[in-house]
Amino acid sequence: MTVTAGYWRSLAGRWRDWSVLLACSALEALPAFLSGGLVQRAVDEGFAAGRVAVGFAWLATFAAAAVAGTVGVRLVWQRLGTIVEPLRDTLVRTVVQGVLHETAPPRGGPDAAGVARITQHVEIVRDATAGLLVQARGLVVMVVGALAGVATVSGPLIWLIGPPVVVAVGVFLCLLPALAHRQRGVALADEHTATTAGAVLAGTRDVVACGAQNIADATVRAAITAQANATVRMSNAAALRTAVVAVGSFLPIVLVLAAAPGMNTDGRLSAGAVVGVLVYLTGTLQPALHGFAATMSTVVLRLLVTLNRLGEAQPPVRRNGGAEPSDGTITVRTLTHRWGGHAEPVLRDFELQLRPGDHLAVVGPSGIGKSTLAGLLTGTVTPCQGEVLLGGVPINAVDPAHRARIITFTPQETYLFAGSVRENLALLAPDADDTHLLTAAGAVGAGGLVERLGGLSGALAHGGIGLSSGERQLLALARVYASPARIIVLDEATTHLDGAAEARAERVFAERGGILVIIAHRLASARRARQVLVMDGRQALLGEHDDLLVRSPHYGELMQAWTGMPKTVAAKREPAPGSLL
Ligand SMILES: Nc1ncnc2c1ncn2[C@@H]1O[C@H](COP(=O)(O)OP(=O)(O)OP(=O)(O)O)[C@@H](O)[C@H]1O
Repeated sequence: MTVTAGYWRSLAGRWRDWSVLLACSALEALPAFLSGGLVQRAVDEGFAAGRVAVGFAWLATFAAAAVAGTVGVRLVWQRLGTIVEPLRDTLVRTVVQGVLHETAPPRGGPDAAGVARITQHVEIVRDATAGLLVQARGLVVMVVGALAGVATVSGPLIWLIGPPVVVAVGVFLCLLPALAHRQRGVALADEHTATTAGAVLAGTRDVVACGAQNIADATVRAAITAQANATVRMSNAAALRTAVVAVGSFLPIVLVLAAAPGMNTDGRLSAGAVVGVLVYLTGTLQPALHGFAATMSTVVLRLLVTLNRLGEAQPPVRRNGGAEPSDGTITVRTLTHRWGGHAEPVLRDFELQLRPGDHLAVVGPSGIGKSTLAGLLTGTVTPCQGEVLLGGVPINAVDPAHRARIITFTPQETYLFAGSVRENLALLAPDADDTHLLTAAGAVGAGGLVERLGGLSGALAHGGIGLSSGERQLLALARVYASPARIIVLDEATTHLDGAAEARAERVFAERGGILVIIAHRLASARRARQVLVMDGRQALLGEHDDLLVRSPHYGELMQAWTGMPKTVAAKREPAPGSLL
């Protein structure tokens, strides 16, 4: 059930309460209906006729009607709770059920800010509905009561009062869409500021680590400026609304005062009737019109905009969620990628399939496209043509937060921030306990280093200053090992380790399960891998080490250059077009 449907269903289901509310409203409207008529009698039959006691008697009747009206108001407020409170319960149930049933828990815990925002929206809807029931309903009964009262005092005056009121209300209603648009702009700007400021606050450590203070400052500043502009636009629209309502509510008074002397001369309009009509106009109609304008442009607009926003917030997973991969395989189909329209493709008609348990080393000269391939496999680079599927679905269609739990990509440059060793190691596994983190550190060969740093509570400086490049890489590897990711791409992430340390790290990652892709800077990595992808700019060739020595002249040359061993490749043999699966 959508939020809007739940809203209307909850309101419609309480017809018994509505009937009682209508009866209470009639009592509330009694003073509005009687006011002018009773004042007319007090003047014409009492004070103007020299019968002061009669005049006061009519005014006392008016007072009694006013008291009856307040009883009506009291009863209305009592009925309100029976309609509005179940409404809130229904809305909360609808929204929370939608969120719980359809949202996977986001990385880093529940979206507390989002939940708080939804709760706030529901409160606004409840308050706005209550306000609407009090004001709009009261307004309608007041206007109907006052106009009926005017008709009892002087029928013809309806023709002086009705048209300006109708025109003002009509113009005002025509302005409403623009008002709603601006109100929505204010609500969106409001949320944008909260989201932006919240994200910057939550990411302060990363902002400082990356030296992005100026960018963060400019981002929040831009959001605040946009919010201020939206508020000013809303205020301008509200000012126009006030002008329209002022004309509509004052014009009838002016017309009645202008017409009264002539009607009085004809003997059709007594002094008491004029005073009575003015009581209707100033005591009931004018405040009712102002109330109408205020209600429509604040309460109703707020209600519509908030209901709309609530509908968008439920369920959040539909907007942000994306597709669900069926398994942990990566499939690359007819992929071509070039950086720039006229540039030579880095990859052309490339095909690849990786299944859990696969261990792939990617080799090739510098600048050939190995990191680009890593970006394409992890979904951080979108291919120009072809597709990369994760568990059968396009990798970019997978919710980024979910994707980040499945795939971990580590570049050559290590990211370490000022904080404890624990915080740094748990970056990709926020829920991991100390044992898990220490096991991960030990597995990749960083156990001794962590011990030297003072254990998991030891402090790390920003950027890992004070550690060697190799030590920084060991901590980065421990962080990746501790993560829940089943697909790991290491892009020259072991360049600063010695050969033995690199071999150990690669071995434990291969034994960890899932898919391991190593962008290799030493060809020893290729010898350890189950499969090797050789990139030479023209085509990418996939195979096992021994097989490639025979089939790929380029791979043979790379190996020869690295080991100095004799070239075993049959140079005349042409490799098959494209790459192999
Ligand atoms: N974001 C980018 N925008 C434009 N061109 C890029 C971008 N990233 C890479 N390239 C270009 O694509 C080509 C392949 O670069 P890539 O970094 O993938 O190669 P590589 O094999 O990983 O190199 P290395 O071994 O030196 O890291 C290079 O010519 C590079 O200049």
